[in-house]
Amino acid sequence: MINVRHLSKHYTSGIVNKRLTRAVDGVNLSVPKGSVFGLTGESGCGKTTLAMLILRLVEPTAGSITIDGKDITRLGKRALNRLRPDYQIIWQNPDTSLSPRLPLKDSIMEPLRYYARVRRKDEAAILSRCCKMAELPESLLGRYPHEVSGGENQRAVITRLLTLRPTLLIADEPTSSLDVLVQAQILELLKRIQKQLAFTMLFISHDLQAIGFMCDRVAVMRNGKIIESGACGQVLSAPRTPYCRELVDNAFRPWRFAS
Ligand SMILES: Nc1ncnc2c1ncn2[C@@H]1O[C@H](COP(=O)(O)OP(=O)(O)OP(=O)(O)O)[C@@H](O)[C@H]1O
Repeated sequence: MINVRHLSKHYTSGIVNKRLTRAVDGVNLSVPKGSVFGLTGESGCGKTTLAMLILRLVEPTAGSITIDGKDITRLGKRALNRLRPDYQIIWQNPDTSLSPRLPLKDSIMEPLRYYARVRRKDEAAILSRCCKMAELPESLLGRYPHEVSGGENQRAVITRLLTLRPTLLIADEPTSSLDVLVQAQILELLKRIQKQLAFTMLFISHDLQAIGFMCDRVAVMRNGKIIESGACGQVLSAPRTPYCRELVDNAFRPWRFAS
């Protein structure tokens, strides 16, 4: 579904001493339709920039991105806007994804109304169905984000994207702001709805255990480049590069406590 070719994003910062950051540097990537593709690597390696490039939330310095056969780097604003509801993203922190001034229900319904995808009289049934899928109790819909837990806010974010029935979901560290128990519940939820609706998912995480649980394939980034990719089981059980071996060793090494 996604085909990324020679994609780069370079940032220049500083006024006197200009510094070039190659956030994404010549990346090639293919994500099959309906699969869950993991993207991992240490902080600052370029994962979020790659996600933002794929959704064209930032403009590339070079390269092309094709989604479902459309080169989205060449689309005009209007054509891109028509596709926006199909390509959704979940960010790390649900608190910043929801308006603090709106009850959950209004935040959830906003994109559906904006894109006018359904008739007004069908909205309540859609809301109810999506709440059920995301396991968000409807009794919370009148509350504001600060009146519910982080996990419930993330469920509201998931309910909102479900109303649009996306064909592509990018989940950028969707559980890293949540406590461990809630993390597991949200991962299980994402896995279940992905299976049910069969959308393509790009799952970004530092957590290799989460990657192992969620993904069919995985790519490891370092300094803006993909240094290893393949079937998730193969990369996590027999990484080829010394860098990936170290990442895997650290991720699965049991904690040792001082006696
Ligand atoms: N707008 C920007 N201007 C300048 N540099 C940027 C900008 N956005 C990101 N960068 C730099 O690009 C590099 C990649 O950043 P990015 O956020 O994509 O990394 P990441 O792998 O997602 O990190 P994390 O896991 O911590 O979220 C970093 O060195 C970052 O400082």
